[in-house]
Amino acid sequence: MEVRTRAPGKIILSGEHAVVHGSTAVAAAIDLYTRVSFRLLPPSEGDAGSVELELKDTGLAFSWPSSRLKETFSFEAIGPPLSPTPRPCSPEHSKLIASLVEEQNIPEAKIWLRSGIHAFLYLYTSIHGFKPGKVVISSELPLGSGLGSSAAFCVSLSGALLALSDAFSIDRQTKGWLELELSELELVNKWAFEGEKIIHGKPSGIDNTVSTFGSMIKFRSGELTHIRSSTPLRMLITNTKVGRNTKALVAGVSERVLKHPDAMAAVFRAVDSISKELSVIIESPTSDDVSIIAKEEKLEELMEMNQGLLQCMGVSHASIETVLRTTLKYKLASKLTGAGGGGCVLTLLPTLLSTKIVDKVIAELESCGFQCLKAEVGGKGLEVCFS
Ligand SMILES: Nc1ncnc2c1ncn2[C@@H]1O[C@H](COP(=O)(O)OP(=O)(O)OP(=O)(O)O)[C@@H](O)[C@H]1O
Ligand SMILES: C[C@@](O)(CCO)CC(=O)[O-]
Ligand SMILES: [Mg+2]
Repeated sequence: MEVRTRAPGKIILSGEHAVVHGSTAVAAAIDLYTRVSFRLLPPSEGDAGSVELELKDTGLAFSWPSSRLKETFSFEAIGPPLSPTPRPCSPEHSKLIASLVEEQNIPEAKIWLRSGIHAFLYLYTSIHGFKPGKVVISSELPLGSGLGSSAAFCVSLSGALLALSDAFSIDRQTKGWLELELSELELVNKWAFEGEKIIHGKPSGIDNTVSTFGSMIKFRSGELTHIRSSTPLRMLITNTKVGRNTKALVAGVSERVLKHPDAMAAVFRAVDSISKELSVIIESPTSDDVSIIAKEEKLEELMEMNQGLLQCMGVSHASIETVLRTTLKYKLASKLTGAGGGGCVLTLLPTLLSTKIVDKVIAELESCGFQCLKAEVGGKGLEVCFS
């Protein structure tokens, strides 16, 4: 039996980084997905088989003989491999996984894949032990660009692994895409969070939560509230194509907190107020064009204020500033989304903005070498399909 899953990427409308330090943030799923297919392989005679991972986006494939995994994760070193409840990867376990990743000779230019492979091995061996199996992963998201590729990776992977485990009492004969029960989604989200810890270092959990549950959420200290926009929000996403790494950016903000605790606490408080106000405005009813324009103007102002505070945190970048300047020429407000340092920028496209202007902004941004994406905001979370 094979299971397929898909989990969405996300945009953060306000509150990235500050959310790691306890502030409120607002995020929404987007209709760009990471997809996983997974099947357990029958061991052949005289051979315990292997755990195989194919990463389609990079054209790379990896394989670990089950016997090698068994020998590496001795019970004495890390305890029993199968864990019914999500648990953090201990330093000993992490060291052993690092040695297995090291053996794979990842090309130097793709060394950033290491954390993803590490998270894969952790999730696989925790949920299925050394059982031979094959996992194939592909994504429509740009990787490492602020659209939550790491979370979509961990959610779609955890969902697929759990769907073929005893942890789910799901009817595997049902055809087509299924949405899971709340308790199953919660379990996937917990495992995905453990994976995110390996990739982000100190994640808030907002990215895996919005990828698991979908829609638009307000998130603070692990707690989510679903919110619904009274009017559709149109966002332009510009990928600066400047590579960056969320773990390093999150660590950089924490260093700034150590150096300037009072100033940074004030910045985080301001972000908290912005996110709370933003969520109220998003949900506020609109009756006509005048009220829609007023609502969008307030959202634009809050996005600009949040961007200013992200600059204070040291996570903007020259490429992001270029996008901000370019969109401002058309009186459009933008902010970075995700961890910053390059990656993606969000621009609110007001409801009454003409297609002609949108096309002009996109043309100008693309002439700078950036890539523009239009995505539906607030859609579905994790889905599962058996075949
Ligand atoms: N489809 C994929 N194939 C292989 N590795 C992936 C894939 N998606 C994510 N990853 C892993 O996640 C890492 C990128 O995660 P990172 O958190 O830095 O960026 P992001 O999640 O795209 O952005 P942000 O966290 O700001 O939203 C990659 O370096 C890789 O290890
Ligand atoms: C930068 C950050 O706030 C969001 C990354 O999408 C990190 C996190 O919350 O885990
Ligand atoms: Mg990430």
